[in-house]
Amino acid sequence: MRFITAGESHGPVLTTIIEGLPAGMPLNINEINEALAKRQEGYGRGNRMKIETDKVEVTSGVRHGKTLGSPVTFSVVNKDYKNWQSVMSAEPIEEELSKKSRVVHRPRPGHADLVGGIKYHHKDLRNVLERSSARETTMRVAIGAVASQLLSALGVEVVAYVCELGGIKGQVDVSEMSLAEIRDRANQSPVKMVDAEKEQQVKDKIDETKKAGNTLGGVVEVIAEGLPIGLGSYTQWDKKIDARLAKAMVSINAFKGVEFGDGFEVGRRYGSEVMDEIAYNAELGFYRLSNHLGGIEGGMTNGMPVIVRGVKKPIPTLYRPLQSVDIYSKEEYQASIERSDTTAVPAASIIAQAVVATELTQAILEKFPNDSFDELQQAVANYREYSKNPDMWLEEE
Ligand SMILES: Cc1cc2nc3c(=O)[nH]c(=O)nc-3n(C[C@H](O)[C@H](O)[C@H](O)COP(=O)(O)O)c2cc1C
Ligand SMILES: C=C(O[C@@H]1CC(C(=O)O)=C[C@@H](OP(=O)(O)O)[C@H]1O)C(=O)O
Repeated sequence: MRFITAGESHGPVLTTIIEGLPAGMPLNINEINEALAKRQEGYGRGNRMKIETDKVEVTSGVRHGKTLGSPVTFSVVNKDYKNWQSVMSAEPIEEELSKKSRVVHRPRPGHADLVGGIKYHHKDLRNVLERSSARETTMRVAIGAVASQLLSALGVEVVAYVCELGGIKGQVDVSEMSLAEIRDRANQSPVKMVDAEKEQQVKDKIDETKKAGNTLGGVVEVIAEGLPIGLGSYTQWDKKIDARLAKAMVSINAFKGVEFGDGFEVGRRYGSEVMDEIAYNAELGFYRLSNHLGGIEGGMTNGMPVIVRGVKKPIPTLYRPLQSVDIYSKEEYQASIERSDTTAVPAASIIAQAVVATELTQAILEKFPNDSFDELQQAVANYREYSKNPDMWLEEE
């Protein structure tokens, strides 16, 4: 399965084409729209989210509620486009530049503005920010919602929540909770945290930060349970599932780092405290007595839950803008103020869940035959049986 996304933040529509989904897979459009709505929620976002009500229009690849095996196309309308039509329209750039007022010419530190302008030779930095905007992640969440439906039908569930926001850490041990409990708790929380006790403290911090014209980042965690053993491969560097998941996570705007399982902490421990010892019983097959390594060994899923965390830096656009340089006058200036979020960590948890679900789905579709959904389901079921049964695995030819 592969996909491409297109669309500017204030252009008419966002689009994606997803190719390589099995035929005959039921697709619930309401569930896709629910995921899009969740991405829009979250305490600390700016006014843009009050304008948009993201909903997909399906324009190919689905008939009578099921995939056809042909490319699936989604689009989402940017309602804000009507307010930006004249800015986004084709007035000659010279005219705009002479007025300057509607041209972005004071690049924001931490955003793509300056480097994008130099690299693509754009005279108006709006041409950069329109596509570097995290508005693009709408489509990644739509794709992730399709992936989640495929995974769910194969017995794989993926959830995400915010573990830390603005330096305030949730204290609840989620390893004691079921995925359904984690999902319900995060869904109810305005900051998508599992720890209800910390919620008010986080909201207060967001309010204070907003008042001070500043912004906040945080950490999100994604957990995937029920994965078949052996997704990804040790045989080549770019096939390793941890490498692929790390790339997917860091591809989310403003994500700066990734950890698996106990994460960077493993570098401070003895080997005996980090390796997950192996056990076997007929019901479970091979399993581990712990999950310090977050369900991945040798670039492959090992059957334990995959646990991946990503860190998101604070939003670059500050209402108390940082120093910048006007690209025309070369004078020191305050960076441009675009309408902006104070924090988008809650939204980022939904996006992280989506990109992880997408990457795991791609790995499943690479491993198992999947022209039709029935074929895929049968192949995964057979392999699950095989992988937990040493007699099937080790029997003589
Ligand atoms: C959901 C979400 C919302 C964001 N909202 C804003 C925003 O309102 N203002 C802003 O300057 N950056 C925002 N960002 C971050 C920028 O998109 C990001 O910092 C920028 O594209 C530069 O990329 P980099 O931080 O990965 O280097 C947001 C990111 C995400 C994931
Ligand atoms: C539009 C979204 O997020 C946007 C991401 C973003 C950025 O610079 O990344 C800047 C802001 O855009 P605007 O200036 O239009 O308010 C955010 O609102 C979205 O998440 O759907």
